[in-house]
Amino acid sequence: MSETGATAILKEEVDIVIPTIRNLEFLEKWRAFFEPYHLIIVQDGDPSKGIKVPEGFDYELYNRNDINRILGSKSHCISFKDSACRCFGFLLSKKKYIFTIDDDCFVAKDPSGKEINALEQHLKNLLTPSTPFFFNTLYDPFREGTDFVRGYPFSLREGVPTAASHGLWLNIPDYDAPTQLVKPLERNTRYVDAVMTIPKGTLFPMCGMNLAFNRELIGPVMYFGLMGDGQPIGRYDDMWAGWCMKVISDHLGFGVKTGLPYVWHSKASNPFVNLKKEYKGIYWQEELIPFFQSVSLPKECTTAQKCYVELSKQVKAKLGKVDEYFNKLADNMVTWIEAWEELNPSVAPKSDALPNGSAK
Ligand SMILES: O=c1ccn([C@@H]2O[C@H](COP(=O)(O)OP(=O)(O)O[C@H]3O[C@@H](CO)[C@H](O)[C@H]3O)[C@@H](O)[C@H]2O)c(=O)[nH]1
Ligand SMILES: [Mn+2]
Repeated sequence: MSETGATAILKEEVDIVIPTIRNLEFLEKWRAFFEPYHLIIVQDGDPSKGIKVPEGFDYELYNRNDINRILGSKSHCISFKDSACRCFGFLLSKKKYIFTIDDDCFVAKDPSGKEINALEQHLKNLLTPSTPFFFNTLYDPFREGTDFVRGYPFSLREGVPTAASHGLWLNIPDYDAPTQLVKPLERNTRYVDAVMTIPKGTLFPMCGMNLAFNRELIGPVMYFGLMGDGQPIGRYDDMWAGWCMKVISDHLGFGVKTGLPYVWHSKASNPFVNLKKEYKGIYWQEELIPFFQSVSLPKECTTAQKCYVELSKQVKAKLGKVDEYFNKLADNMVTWIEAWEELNPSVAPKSDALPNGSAK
């Protein structure tokens, strides 16, 4: 129980992964909710720049030198100068659940003025089943004060395991650059008290700034791709991961939820810089979406790793002609799985507790 009385559910089973190229002062605002949990901080950009972690947090901090040291010849699969670097924290974690949050996301308040414990809501979403096969019009039937509605098949009411919980943002919405340019002053003030399962066979634009997932179910597919420095595209890290994750979750019979919790997203990144990063993604995605909609995985693909390697083959075969980049991305998807299996052998020995702050 933290000072404010917030209960820290599953605190031994959760890692909070934070990518940062700025600073970690935002943690002060989250102290009541995050202090009992372990943080994995992925410092992007210049590794010689010191990053100060506020006192009292239990954390590991990794910079580019650590990524190169730990992954060696595989380190090229982790992006540099893009929030995609966060997936290095997913790779290193040994916990069942991951919550990843950006350093410009703060505690939001619900309409009653109560501070929202985003991590607690994500864990509730992940601990309760999803309903991808039949839409419940009263939203998530497993939440307090609601249920399955009349006409909902009883044979489907058990639901399926929830692989991911996609939270939303008040204040600065996650708009693409063209929308940001057209609507520079638009702020999201609409708090919608709903959690819903994204139906099977439906893709969605996954934003990485307020996201949680079950690492044991789909950790191996949460690769945020090749973005940022040296790459022709940026700000499509979470989108790529979300499309891969959704088609594989559909195949494996897992669910994905979106809606609560909200965070308060405080910084609007520069739309002109964003346009430069995104523009290839904006037209490539008109080919990527039909590709993901047509993905079919063989029944032999019974694990996230097998699905992901099979998907990388289909990326190479079908998207390589869109641009050479996708051949490189497909190869790095395989490198990521090799790194995953190297760092997460099937029976991972319990690692001894590390002194606070040291990289492994
Ligand atoms: O080169 C970089 C840039 C940023 N980071 C860290 O990543 C997150 C997100 O950065 P930022 O808040 O500037 O990005 P947004 O435009 O608000 O959001 C984008 O980031 C992704 C969502 O997380 C998605 O692509 C867009 O929604 C912060 O923690 C930065 O410190 C970085 O590590 N390296
Ligand atoms: Mn941001």
